[in-house]
Amino acid sequence: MEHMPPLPESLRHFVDWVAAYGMNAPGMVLAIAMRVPAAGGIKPVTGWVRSEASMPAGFRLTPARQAVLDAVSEEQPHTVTELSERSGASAAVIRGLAQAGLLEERMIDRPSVQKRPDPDYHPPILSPNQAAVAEALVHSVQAQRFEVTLLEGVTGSGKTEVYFEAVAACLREGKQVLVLLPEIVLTAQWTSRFAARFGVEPAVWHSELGHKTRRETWCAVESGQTRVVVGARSALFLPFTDLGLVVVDEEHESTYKQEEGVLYHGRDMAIVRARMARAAIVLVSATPSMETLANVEQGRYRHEQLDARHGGAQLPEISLLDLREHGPERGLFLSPVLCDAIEKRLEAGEQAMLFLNRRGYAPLTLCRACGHRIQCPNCSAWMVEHRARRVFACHHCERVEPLKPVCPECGAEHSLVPIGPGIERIDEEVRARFPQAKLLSMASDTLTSPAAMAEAVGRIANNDVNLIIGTQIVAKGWHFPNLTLVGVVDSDLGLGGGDLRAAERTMQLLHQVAGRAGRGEKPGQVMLQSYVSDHPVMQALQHNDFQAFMEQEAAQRRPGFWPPYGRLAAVIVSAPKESHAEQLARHIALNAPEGEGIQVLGPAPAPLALLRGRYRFRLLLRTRRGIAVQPLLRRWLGDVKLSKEAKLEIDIDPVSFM
Ligand SMILES: Nc1ncnc2c1ncn2[C@@H]1O[C@H](COP(=O)(O)OP(=O)(O)OP(=O)(O)O)[C@@H](O)[C@H]1O
Ligand SMILES: [Zn+2]
Repeated sequence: MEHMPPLPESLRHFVDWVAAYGMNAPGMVLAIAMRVPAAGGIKPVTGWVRSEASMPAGFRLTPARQAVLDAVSEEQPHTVTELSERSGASAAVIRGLAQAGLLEERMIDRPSVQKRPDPDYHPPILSPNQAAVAEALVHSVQAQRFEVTLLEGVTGSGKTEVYFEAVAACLREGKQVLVLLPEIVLTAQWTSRFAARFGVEPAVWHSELGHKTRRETWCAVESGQTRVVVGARSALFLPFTDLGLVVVDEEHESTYKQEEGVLYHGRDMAIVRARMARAAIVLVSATPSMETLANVEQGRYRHEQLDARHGGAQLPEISLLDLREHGPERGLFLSPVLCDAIEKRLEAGEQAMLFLNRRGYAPLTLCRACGHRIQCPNCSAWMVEHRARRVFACHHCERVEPLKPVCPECGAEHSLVPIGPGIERIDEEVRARFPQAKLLSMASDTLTSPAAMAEAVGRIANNDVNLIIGTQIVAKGWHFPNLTLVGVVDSDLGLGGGDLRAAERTMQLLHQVAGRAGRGEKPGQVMLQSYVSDHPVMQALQHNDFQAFMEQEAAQRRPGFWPPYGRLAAVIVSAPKESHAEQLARHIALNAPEGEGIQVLGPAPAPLALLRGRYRFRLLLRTRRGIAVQPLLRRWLGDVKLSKEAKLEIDIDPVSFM
């Protein structure tokens, strides 16, 4: 049988906690932590050393046994095969010695996995503000206890550089570091920055890794050999034994929430993980979440701030382009004002970027003859035309259909027209308008691997491209010194649908994308195309007044006990038949918990009323902050009888309200 090491106790506690908090099945959470050892077995990485036990009474020291004891080391573990080669004894003899307690099993360090990062390899010269903040973080690490710090700093202020000092401090303490990033495609740029600072690459952890790498990394973390891991949220389930620091970069990102299978919020669970390990944790953002700001306000988190861009770079100038006044020509999406600005940048040898958070060519296809809209039969969503791939695709399930020559409803020819733009359509417009530009399109469905992303980033850094078109992937922490203009094609896109955090999220995303402009010596400019330029989000962006905006948001959420001033749990009921789902939801609502500070909203059809062939109804439990929702939910839903087809999902602290 293959040997499998027990999970470290701290990891087992963490698994239990994630299961209990999120009301997830414990087995499913455990499966995340066990996926690697269970799948591959890890026999090759354990070996044997001489134990401290003395010879048991009556144990006969045969020459073969003696040979093994001579061959075995007290420190460096050897596998059975190796020992057998060195001593000439059989595997049975070696096992006999192990059974007698004379050999002890140990993990074998794999020097190939990771050389140790050197905290003194190439430290930066910090500005006084950076140095003061770095020192505070270093103290927090040296205190060797649980403490949360929000590291807030404008885009390009050197937050990464500064938290690297906390990483260095943790390395000097001889402890392990975990850094979480919101998207795996960001790891390539991050690891090379890390290597420049610490002399070696860190270990990387995400779902795209090959099996062998996963296994080696898992073992190297468990044995303590690996000091620094950078990865996606699932890295929280690695078997760290001596964690001293956790960093959550871009802590406000909603991608930290896992929305399928085991539901958990990577940032929140990182805090739990750090608390269990008595480790310091740093949450990093230019636009912190309302949740984190509330914790700062209540004195639970420390707050450190970097208030200027590094090296004298200025924050970009942000202007609103009101499309009611400066609208594009019919059938186009870029205002002439924006086009002129792009032209100037290209002529000056600088780079410009267009941002539109929508994949594909057009989000809706309409028949001009009968008004039919091409819709997904499994979801309440339109099919999105992807012209390059020549398909309609549903962005909510896997369904793809070939493009249609005639309207599927009325049979009219040449009557289907695309409505609205996706980035492929902007790409087309830009090609026609700027035929001389060196274009690069970046979307999460075309750049899927960190390697592909690294290649694209390299082309931008080398100035092989001068006009970049991208979805939210381009908004992230990139540093392109020659990029001086950012144009947002549709700033209003995220405000529709109106969920709790629509305004907050739009603000964060647009601030982040704006922050890509003017990071080098040349000043940057940002143009936001909008039909609602007087909206508070647009005003806050234009005046760079994030704080006032968040205070306003807080004032709106506080009285109704909306998060973070109250708590939410969503209950989603679904079934293949609409009437079944609805009946069940109504039945559940009858027994809804009541009491001071407790309220249940719904049931109502979900905004995505049909998803993957299932009809969905939502209920929302809202409570005051001090009330634990899990016991309420357990009492409420514990004995609901579900038919085979019906499903009930619980989403604690929901991020998506779809
Ligand atoms: N003290 C320093 N010495 C040298 N270079 C620095 C220093 N501080 C920052 N930089 C450089 O300035 C650039 C911006 O820094 P960094 O990426 O750390 O900022 P950030 O605050 O994380 O930005 P964002 O929030 O936009 O991702 C990087 O190229 C970084 O190497
Ligand atoms: Zn679908």
